[in-house]
Amino acid sequence: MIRFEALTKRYGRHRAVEALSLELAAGEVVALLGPNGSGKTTSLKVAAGLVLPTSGRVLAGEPPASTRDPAARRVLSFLPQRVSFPESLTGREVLEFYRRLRGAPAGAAEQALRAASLDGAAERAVGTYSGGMTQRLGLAVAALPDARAYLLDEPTSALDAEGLAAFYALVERWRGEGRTVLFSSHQLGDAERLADRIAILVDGRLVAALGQRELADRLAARGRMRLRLDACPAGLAERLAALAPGARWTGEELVIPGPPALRAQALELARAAGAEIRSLSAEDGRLEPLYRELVEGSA
Ligand SMILES: Nc1ncnc2c1ncn2[C@@H]1O[C@H](COP(=O)(O)OP(=O)(O)OP(=O)(O)O)[C@@H](O)[C@H]1O
Repeated sequence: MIRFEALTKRYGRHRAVEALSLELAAGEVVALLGPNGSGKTTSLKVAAGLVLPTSGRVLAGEPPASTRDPAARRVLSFLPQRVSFPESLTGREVLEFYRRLRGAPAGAAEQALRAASLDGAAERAVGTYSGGMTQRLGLAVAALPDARAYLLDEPTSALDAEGLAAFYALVERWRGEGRTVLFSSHQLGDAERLADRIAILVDGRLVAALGQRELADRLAARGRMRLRLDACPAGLAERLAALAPGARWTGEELVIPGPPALRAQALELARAAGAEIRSLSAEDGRLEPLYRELVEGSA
């Protein structure tokens, strides 16, 4: 549905994006992650046809056409990182203006207001909106067109819990309807909650693109099991460390790092050693340390 083909964007001698190749299928939700200045906004703006690439291209639609072509842009909807609207207009008036501009049907503004959970504030002047409400309005505007792909630049940065829930529900609906979503975020929770795939940019380069399966495997491998014991039988910690490097006895519990597949063997060793297991817990690794490692490992 969207294809980045060796996209490079330079500002003077500075390379904002370098040879980015990434393909998003219909109905796929991809989170674009990366530190400040890593090229997320630039990539989204080129995809939206707002910034010209230095080389390479971004294609969208069926049949695929360059997003420099207005026909291709008609299948896209873009939410900029910062939105601002005329302060004296009400939320409904802003939406009505954009509805006509995008040629969306009459009921679309109402539906978008509800989807962004903004219907209670529709008659208020936009100048009285909080930052989060303005972001919800931006999201409502982006949700207006019947687009095949939504490009959203940090859609959740100012949202509270209710706004976040509305955004998650909107993306789930789009996914269910076979629409493609590419969003940038600094909130790893958004990626964990929504993304079929995460793509990480560092200094303009794509350093990782992990699908859900691969991500789940990587996170599971970083998991750990904890066995609470009254006492650790002699030699057990060493035998466990041979099975699962890093396994250790804290004085209260055995901590056994590694993927779930290892846990049955570890339990067997503990039982064979005569350990009295008081309680057992297991957890998967978190995205945050994996993300940091991928970002730092690429430096
Ligand atoms: N119009 C511009 N002129 C010159 N340099 C620019 C311009 N726009 C972006 N850059 C530079 O390109 C690089 C990538 O910027 P970009 O805004 O794409 O990053 P980002 O990943 O979206 O960052 P953030 O997370 O802070 O929003 C940065 O070094 C930035 O300073």
